[in-house]
Amino acid sequence: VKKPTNFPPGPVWLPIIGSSLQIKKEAKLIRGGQHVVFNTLCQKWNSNVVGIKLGEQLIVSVSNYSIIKDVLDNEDFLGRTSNFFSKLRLLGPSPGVTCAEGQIFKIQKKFILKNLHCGFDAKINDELEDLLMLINLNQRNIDFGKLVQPAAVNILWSLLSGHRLSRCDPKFQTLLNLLDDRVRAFDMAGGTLSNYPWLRFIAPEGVGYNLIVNLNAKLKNFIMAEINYHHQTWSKGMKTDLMYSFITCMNEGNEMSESFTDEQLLMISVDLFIAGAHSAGSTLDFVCLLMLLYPQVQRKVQAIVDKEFPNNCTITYSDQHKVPYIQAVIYEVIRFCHVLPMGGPRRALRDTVIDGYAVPKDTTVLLNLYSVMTSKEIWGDPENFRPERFIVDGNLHVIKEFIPFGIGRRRCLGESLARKFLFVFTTGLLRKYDMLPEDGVPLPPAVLVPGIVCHPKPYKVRFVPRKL
Ligand code: HEM
Repeated sequence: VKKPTNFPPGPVWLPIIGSSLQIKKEAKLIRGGQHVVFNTLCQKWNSNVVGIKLGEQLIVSVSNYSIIKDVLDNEDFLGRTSNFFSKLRLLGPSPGVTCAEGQIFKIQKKFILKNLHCGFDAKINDELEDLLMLINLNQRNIDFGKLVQPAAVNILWSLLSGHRLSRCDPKFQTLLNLLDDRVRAFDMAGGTLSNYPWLRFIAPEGVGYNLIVNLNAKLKNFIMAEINYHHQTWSKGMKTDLMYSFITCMNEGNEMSESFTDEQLLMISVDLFIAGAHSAGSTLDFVCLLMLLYPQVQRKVQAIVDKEFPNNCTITYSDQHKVPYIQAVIYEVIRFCHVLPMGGPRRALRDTVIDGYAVPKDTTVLLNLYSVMTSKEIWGDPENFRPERFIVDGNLHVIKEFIPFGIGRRRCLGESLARKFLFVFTTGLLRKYDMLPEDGVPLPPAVLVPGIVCHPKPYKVRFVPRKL
């Protein structure tokens, strides 16, 4: 199959399947996720930009900080991939924010950034208190990921709906199960449905199509019930949570309100859960694993917490400037175990160029952030977990290549929530407890298990109350 003129180098394309076989072969050989496969392809083709074809889709992956930055700064790449699979992600005609483009993207992102922050600190502290209470009841043999994921979901639910749900509430269990099952279903259907959408007619069960449609319908019903409740109880000017603020915009009737519909509110709610819950939860899961693997770092964090936050005072994110080492530990966890190693897929809005190579309109562009986080040129010893790399003269050192949340107009809109969540939970947990591995059970290495959002290999933690 002929490639477009001056398309980036990469494996040959076969009719219908494109480069799928070679990619599958590489993935099997190296047993890594997409990020490792694209790193290997870069080495094989001796190029930071590699082009492949999967089904009908042209895909270009970029693996170098300055080229990634050029792409992120370039308006040509502000689009999001639009294939069958990404449409299946939507629950109706509205794009939400993650898949929105153009004017609607600008309006919706601005709205969320302005209205999401209402009561952040209190909601994060409520969830931390809840978590500490649960740990107090059971301190042994804990699957930490399973304990913190619900905390992240509850913070998001609370920002959206104005109230948190109790972990015993069957409604909360339904929401958790729906989100988990949906992530698993999308993982399972993986690239298959986006590359070969016609497979849904032949094997709708086997490729996970029926499962996704079914889960989408349930999630829609769940969130719509809350939106309807907000409509019934709304009064003029109400802005106490994201749903009321949205309905206020909807009912105000200005030139922006066109893009404020129930379908759109439904979809931004789903976007926040999908983009936020697992990424923040899995990163905190890695914080815990790394504290077990590097007990000397854990002890240093605890010594700083004891000194700076004595007498059980509430810790908020505004205190972070007092403890640069703790910030450095969190940065280093994010660098060492970046749970979204391929960032968010982009779409070329027109025929354009990356590093001198031709990139046709509608090509999917994947940004290999993993290559940046593990670059020898940038970090010197990327293979070592070394928070000190982010400290210079006792202060937090900002490294420009550290871009875990992306940059530019499409950068992560949950960045400040994620930073606060990680800071408050890390300090709050380590103030009260020593984290220890279960006796006699070896810990796994801190490697990324691939998925829509990567997570650690299973491990168990034991919490031992500290004598303060
Ligand atoms: C440690 C946690 C997190 C990491 C590492 C992370 C990272 C990222 C990255 C790399 C992107 C893609 C940016 C791009 O396309 O250039 C992104 C987008 C996004 N993130 Fe996050 N994120 C985190 C937490 C969150 C949270 C808590 C939320 C929700 C409140 C969230 C909501 C979003 C949304 C909605 C987008 C799409 C933005 C757009 O298309 O303009 N993220 N995130």
